[in-house]
Amino acid sequence: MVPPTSNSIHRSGSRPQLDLSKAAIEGNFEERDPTILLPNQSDDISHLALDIGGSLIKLVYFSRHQDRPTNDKRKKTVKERLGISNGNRRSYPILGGRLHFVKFETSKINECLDFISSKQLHRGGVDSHSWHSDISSNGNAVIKATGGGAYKYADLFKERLGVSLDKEDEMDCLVAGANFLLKAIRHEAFTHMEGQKEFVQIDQNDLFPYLLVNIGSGVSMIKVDGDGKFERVSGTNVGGGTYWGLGRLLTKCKSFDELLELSQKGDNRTIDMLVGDIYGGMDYNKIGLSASTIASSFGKTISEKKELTGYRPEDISLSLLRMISYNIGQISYLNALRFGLKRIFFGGFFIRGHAYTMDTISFAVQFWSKGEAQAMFLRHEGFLGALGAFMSYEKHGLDDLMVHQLVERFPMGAPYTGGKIHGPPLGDLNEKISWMEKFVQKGTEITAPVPMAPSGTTGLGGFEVPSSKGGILRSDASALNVGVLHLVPTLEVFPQLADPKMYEPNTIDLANHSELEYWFTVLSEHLPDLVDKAVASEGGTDDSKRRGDAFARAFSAHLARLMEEPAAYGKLGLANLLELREECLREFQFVDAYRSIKQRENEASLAVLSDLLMELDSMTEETRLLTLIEGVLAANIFDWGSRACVELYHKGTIIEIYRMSRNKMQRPWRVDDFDAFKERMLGSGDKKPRPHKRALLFVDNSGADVVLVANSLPALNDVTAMELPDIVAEAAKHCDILRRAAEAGGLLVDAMINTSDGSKDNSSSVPLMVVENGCGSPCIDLRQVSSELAAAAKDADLIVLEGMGRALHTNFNAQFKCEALKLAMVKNQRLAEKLIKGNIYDCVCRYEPAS
Ligand SMILES: CC(C)(COP(=O)(O)O)[C@@H](O)C(=O)NCCC(=O)O
Ligand SMILES: [Mn+2]
Repeated sequence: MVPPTSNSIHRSGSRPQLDLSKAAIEGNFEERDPTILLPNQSDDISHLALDIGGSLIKLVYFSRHQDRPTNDKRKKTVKERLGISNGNRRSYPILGGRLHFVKFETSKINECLDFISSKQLHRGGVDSHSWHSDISSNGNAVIKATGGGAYKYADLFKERLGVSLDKEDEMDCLVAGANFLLKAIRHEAFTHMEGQKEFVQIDQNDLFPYLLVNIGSGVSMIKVDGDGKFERVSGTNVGGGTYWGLGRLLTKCKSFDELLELSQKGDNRTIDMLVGDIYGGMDYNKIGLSASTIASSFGKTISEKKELTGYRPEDISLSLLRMISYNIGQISYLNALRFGLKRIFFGGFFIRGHAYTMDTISFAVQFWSKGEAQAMFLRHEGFLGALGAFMSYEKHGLDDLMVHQLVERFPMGAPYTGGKIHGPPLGDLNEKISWMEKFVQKGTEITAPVPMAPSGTTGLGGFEVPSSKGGILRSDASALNVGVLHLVPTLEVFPQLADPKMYEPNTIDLANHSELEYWFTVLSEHLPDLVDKAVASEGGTDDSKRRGDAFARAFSAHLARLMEEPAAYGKLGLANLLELREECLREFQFVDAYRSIKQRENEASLAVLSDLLMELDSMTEETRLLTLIEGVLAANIFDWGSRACVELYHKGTIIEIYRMSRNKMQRPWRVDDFDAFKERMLGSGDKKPRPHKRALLFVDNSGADVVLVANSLPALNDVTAMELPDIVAEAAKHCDILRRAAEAGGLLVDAMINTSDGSKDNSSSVPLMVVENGCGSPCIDLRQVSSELAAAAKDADLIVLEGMGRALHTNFNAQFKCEALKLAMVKNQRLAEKLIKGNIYDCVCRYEPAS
């Protein structure tokens, strides 16, 4: 038998996925640790598509998870109870996996071929579940490819890898790639005005029609009406090639990036004729032109007697960039107007996340449309073609993936590499750690992030002098990182959200720089303590110390990157930072940093449970309800994520701290809807309330908190769904009501319970179940929860959110279709002031009837 490996949810990229089918024990069965053969286990089954352009090769490849068989009895019982059998679930052609985006310089095509070969990406088609690369008639594997290089390098691929390239039309691929991204990825599109990036949530059902403007050497303008439905309606021969060609002649630059970099130090007023030059420094108000508007690109040079050498190459580059971007923006707008299109998405190698380019295009669209049309850009813009080629494989089943089934993760290297591969792929954790050690030291000097978009770069009218801080481009010439897309077909939208489209999990938006700075400091200062706990949880071995160190470097690098460019990984809220921290821990294989702390706290709490239950039994209904809520709030003090709390723990045992916290409880709490909740639960006067049908309790920390919906993966000292059945079984020894409920819910299937009456009659009991929520973070984004929780939630009429992470950092403003109770103690002074105008350790008991 193979020991089951925790949960089946595939949210984390760091957990090994095992195919246990046909597993067999090799050698002696009596051995303590016999060797287990997993004949069907393959590391990653990969599928690959390419876009081979003139300067970059873009790769999109997919690695699939095998679904692991589960013999978890709890899960089976819960599934039966909730009616989730395979019958009412969609059958997924894919089982979940990861979509990776990487790029190489075309001039270094050999590195790309080595990468494909070492990862065996070209052999993806030989397994029995093949849905991607076919075997051609001559026996060669076939890989989908687009871009000119698919023709140019076809022989090289055949020679080096023995694969044939199946060429896909570039325009088809661009559109398919754009459609996939816009439908499947939240915050894929953003606007960029005057240095400010803002993500736009596109409604899947209201995407078409739109104008796709692809700026390569030339420019194509494509009206997109649906999947596979598009028409090239216009274009212009003045594009990226024009900028690069003219720029090279005029400045002697050796590369496109060098020319672009030069523009960042330029001042176009020395070259362009501005409205102010004509009107003696004044605006031309009557037709709405500010003095800084360009009246004529390069116009100033006609009236001056200077030769080319008399102008700074920096200024020439900027004028040229402005001229071409502005022209493209204007023609795009005219075409949008022609077909009544409101949205224009820009992509192609010319843009590469360059702030001034995007600002200029946006200004043109905004100016000419008087704000009616919007220019938008795409985070994955460089990968449209490769993604489209990938989408052209039949039967992969990715076409109808939904936003909530994709989770984007930014692995360790993301802060430095931005999707670009440096050197050979990393084979194992050890190489990863060495890379981290080496790269962080070198990386800061080689590819330290340079801010691309200091706010207000372009100023009013979009044509002021850029005031760039950074004179150099990032090494990958892109301010945006693309992560690894985790495909988790089992994730669903929480069905009790009143309006999923309006739902925003984060209460604190870190786009605000002072917020970001504050939380950056909190998380950085907490790091040494977290590393200590993580290392101790793995026995304090040398290996764990090395991993701990690499984790700290990786997480600090992410924080530093996000400080410079808060939008680098998409829209950033506090919940994303807290989750990133847990993901980083998992990446360095810290399975559960607070394991022993949780155990200790659970034991201490269970030891006093009998007394507490007796006390509760002796109370009136009303006092009991109040005591229960007080208990939940007071117990929220068990929080190893809060600096203030961790300091408290030096001063006493957890039970002492809990008692102190209980004794200090004084109503009214800072937010206190208890009376309304009491009336709902107990009624008033003779009016008996309608009993709830199902309550979902989103439990938080280990210790004395009550239980039900719990994390799938560990995060800080939060209890997980795996741990709960044992805790419930232990608690059930002290309480018949709990025991009967747990039995009815199938929770005690394996547990040895000392029952007082031995009765098996639980027909009258309300079942108590444990479901996992699908996350591994102290916060919860209810747009992406486990299918198990989604099924349980359909019949729920009360949800109780416990703790700061789930009830304050996220979901404080969330509206539900059913009743909601949000309970937390605020263990951070700044948050208390901001959110409830109170103080640290104040409590929140917010009751909201169904909306
Ligand atoms: C990580 C947490 C959200 C966990 O709180 P919980 O949900 O357990 O109540 C919280 O500890 C937190 O916001 N900590 C950082 C703030 C601080 O140290 O003050
Ligand atoms: Mn917690």
